[in-house]
Amino acid sequence: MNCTPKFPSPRRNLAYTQEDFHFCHLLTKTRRRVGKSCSQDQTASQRLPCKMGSVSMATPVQELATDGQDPSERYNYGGSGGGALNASVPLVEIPTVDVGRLISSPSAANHELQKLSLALSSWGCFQVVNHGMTNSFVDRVHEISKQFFDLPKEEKHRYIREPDSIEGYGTDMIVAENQTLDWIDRLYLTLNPPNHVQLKFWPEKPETFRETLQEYGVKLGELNQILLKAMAKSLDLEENCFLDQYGEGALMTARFNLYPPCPRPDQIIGVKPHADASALTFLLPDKEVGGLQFLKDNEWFTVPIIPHALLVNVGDQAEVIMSNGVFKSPVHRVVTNSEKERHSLAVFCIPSAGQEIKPAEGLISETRPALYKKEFGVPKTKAAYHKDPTSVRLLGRLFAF
Ligand SMILES: O=C(O)CCC(=O)C(=O)O
Ligand SMILES: [Fe+2]
Repeated sequence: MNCTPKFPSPRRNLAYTQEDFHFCHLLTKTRRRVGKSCSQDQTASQRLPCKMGSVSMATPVQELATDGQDPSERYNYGGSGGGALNASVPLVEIPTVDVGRLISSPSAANHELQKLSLALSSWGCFQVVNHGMTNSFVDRVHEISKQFFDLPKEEKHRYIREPDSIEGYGTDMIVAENQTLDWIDRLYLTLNPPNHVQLKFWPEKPETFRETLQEYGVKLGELNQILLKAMAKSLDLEENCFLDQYGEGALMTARFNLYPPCPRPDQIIGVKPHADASALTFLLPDKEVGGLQFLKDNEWFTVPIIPHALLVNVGDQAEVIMSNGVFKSPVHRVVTNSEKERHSLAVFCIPSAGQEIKPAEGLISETRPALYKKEFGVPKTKAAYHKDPTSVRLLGRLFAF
């Protein structure tokens, strides 16, 4: 079977290349990451290549977990001031949006729009149900992730990330010598635009991997359109005003995340606190194992699992530029546990790199001027967006794509 992704061709060339995008991403991470020196306390098998300025990778966490060795100090996130990472964190119901209702009669839609508007301006995230994908299809997406990470290591290593790239199979990227590492292995792939798809990183096993991921990308593209229109309507704006900012050649990237059981969940983190740099992120969390937490009013909350639901969160592009600060791009993290591995799949939707993104007209007035300057679609640090770089609200955040 020919599984080459068949995406529509972009109508014009991108002003920025994927490499520019990656470079910007790496700079962001390099500036933001803090932690301990890599020379501390490593056994030979855990010795980590540390190449400042280029991307390097460590031994996959899955292999460390199987070896049963005590993880090196480079994974120790303890002492971050927040107490034991596995201390109890309250569960909180974040708003749930029913997409079927959102696109049905105006009265049913209005109710959902109100929920959506509240979710976007308070939590910056919401659970999406009735999203048009069957449970069995969502299960297939879960399965390809699990089946890929369950492959023998030699097979997975065929897709290993290359130096200076973020695409492929690997660990938390090493971009700074003193970086504390996340307890995570990843497979990172570009889904769109078609001329940026690097099929050599798309696993051939399991056999259903490529076609399932491709289909998932198409479905998320449709959902992204529905939600962007609804987000505009929830603010009484013209329904295409956000969608139009994506432009031709919008970027969609997928990150399969594996968090193996962790021997020190009180001190080792799955993903450090960060905000996504995308416009919107579609997360398919594990159906059984929790760990995702959101920060609200300086307190961490655990997200409950709703099997087969997607969790959508606003990224910095949608907060700082498109919505002029009305939508919130939430800080979130993933904690580990010692018993069970956890899987998730994050898909990041990012306006075309050549597209100028700016606040919707209707969100700017004399009393509420544009908070941020216009930018092109390449995601940057929040500081880079700000009109006055000295007054960044959230300096010290980490960013992820
Ligand atoms: O694994 C999760 O639930 C969240 C992952 C995440 O935040 C990310 O990949 O940006
Ligand atoms: Fe994230």
